[in-house]
Amino acid sequence: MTATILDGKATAAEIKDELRVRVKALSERGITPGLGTVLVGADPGSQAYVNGKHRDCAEVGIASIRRELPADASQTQVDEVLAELNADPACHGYLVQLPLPGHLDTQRALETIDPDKDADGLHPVNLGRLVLGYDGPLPCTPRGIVELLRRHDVALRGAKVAVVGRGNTVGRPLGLLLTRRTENATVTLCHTGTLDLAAHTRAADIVIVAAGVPGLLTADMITPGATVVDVGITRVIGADGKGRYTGDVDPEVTEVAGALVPMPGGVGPMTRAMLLTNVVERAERG
Ligand SMILES: Nc1nc2c(c(=O)[nH]1)N[C@@H](CN(C=O)c1ccc(C(=O)N[C@@H](CCC(=O)O)C(=O)O)cc1)CN2
Repeated sequence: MTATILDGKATAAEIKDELRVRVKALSERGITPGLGTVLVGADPGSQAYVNGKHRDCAEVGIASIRRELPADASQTQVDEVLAELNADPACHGYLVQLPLPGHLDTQRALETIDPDKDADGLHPVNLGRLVLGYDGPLPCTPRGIVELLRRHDVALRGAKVAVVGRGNTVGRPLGLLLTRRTENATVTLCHTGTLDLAAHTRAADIVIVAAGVPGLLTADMITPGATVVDVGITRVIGADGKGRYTGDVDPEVTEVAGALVPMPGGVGPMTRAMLLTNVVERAERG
């Protein structure tokens, strides 16, 4: 068996087409959605991700609001930029690009974001809303995974899902999303303390790996025909001495899985599309 590839890049492009229509409808009401980004320092990876987000904005007609601070910026300078974006009516949602330089307090920065302008959906208030089943911006990666599976007719209702990784950005909120009444999956949340990980992944119809451990999920750890989602993205140095990104799923899984969300080209583009969706939804709410 060779797994069907669930193409996140193509699906994200479809979503961007749909967003373009919604942004046009907003512009007819005199509203231009705006996404803000706060980048502290000059890390080339972070710069590239922020540039990508603003390219995405330009593609769908969302206005870009860029704030950049030097690597030695103080917490007060960061607070001032966040306060300015919280107060700016042209900014419907924004994010602080992570990681922040080590001398800054990430938790304080994230908690300073107005929860209703939290484009990443990672503010504690919004994670709390997710726990309680209230409306609010959803975390982009978990939302992107659920949306990708839905658009590719992968049934969640009644499915046994093993999520590997309990991080606050993916694993933990994903477990909450998948167990909502609208999804109704049965989730086993696995982590570094899980005994016999393979027993859990083998019992699952869908395995979602967000552990940040290259090649963690091997072919013998899944049931034939299972759907596998690779969320891992770890920078490694290859035998040629060049850096590259690798996922959490061993390439041989393709021979056993029924469907695979690959890395690259799977969850990453969907995460970016969900960021835009959170901003457009916020602008639509007024
Ligand atoms: N405030 C945030 N900071 C960070 C986030 C985030 O969601 N919010 N995530 C990462 C970086 N990131 C976005 O910021 C990001 C990482 C990877 C991708 C992506 O599309 N990856 C490609 C593969 C790698 C590549 O080609 O560069 C893929 O999966 O196809 C998008 C966004 C940390 N910081």
